[in-house]
Amino acid sequence: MSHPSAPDDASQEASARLVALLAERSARRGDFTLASGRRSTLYVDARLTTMSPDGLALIGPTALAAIAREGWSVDAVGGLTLGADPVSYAIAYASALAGRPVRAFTVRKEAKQHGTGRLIEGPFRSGDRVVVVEDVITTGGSALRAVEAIRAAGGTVVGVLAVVDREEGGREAIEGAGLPVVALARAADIVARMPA
Ligand SMILES: O=P(O)(O)OC[C@H]1O[C@H](OP(=O)(O)OP(=O)(O)O)[C@H](O)[C@@H]1O
Ligand SMILES: O=C(O)c1cc(=O)[nH]c(=O)[nH]1
Repeated sequence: MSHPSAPDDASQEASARLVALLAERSARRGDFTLASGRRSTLYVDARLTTMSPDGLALIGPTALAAIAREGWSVDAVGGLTLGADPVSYAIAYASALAGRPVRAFTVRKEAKQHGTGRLIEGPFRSGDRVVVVEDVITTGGSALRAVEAIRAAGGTVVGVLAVVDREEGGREAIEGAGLPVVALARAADIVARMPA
């Protein structure tokens, strides 16, 4: 197994900018029901960051650098729609600019009922080495659902990359399933930067 290298100054600066964007745009206090059915007073609407121009421009290269630091050799990235999608596409775009292309794909929540009938959309290929992408990990259930779909379609999952780890057991669940996890930001750091 490869050992991750330490982030350099540029990566640390990119991470700090990402945390600041997420704190400013995405983090909310209130009463929320989460995908798992859990309740929370914190919600990180990562889409408000991941779908914004500066968010996309920051997340693509930052995630690509994190994948390289982990030593993951990867053909394609993708995860469960919809939160994963802008993150996966930003990584693919950044990879093209960096001259080491990584394809992106989307795992649907249900297979399409017409047309191709696909569960996985985009240029995923059986035999691909894949990093599963998430915008937010809470229980890890959505990431593991994507893992299952990718394996069933002949992919090999090498790890999971999330923009935000809420640090509520999701990392442990995914690692317990035998997969390493890397997160670009932790909920605690985002909360610490939330405007008063
Ligand atoms: O780790 P988990 O407990 O699975 O929770 C995290 C998931 O919850 C959200 O998806 P959600 O299904 O709410 O919505 P989306 O369709 O907007 O991605 C988020 O995008 C993650 O995929
Ligand atoms: O667990 C979730 O559903 C969840 C939590 C969160 O902070 N943000 C989000 O988009 N989903």
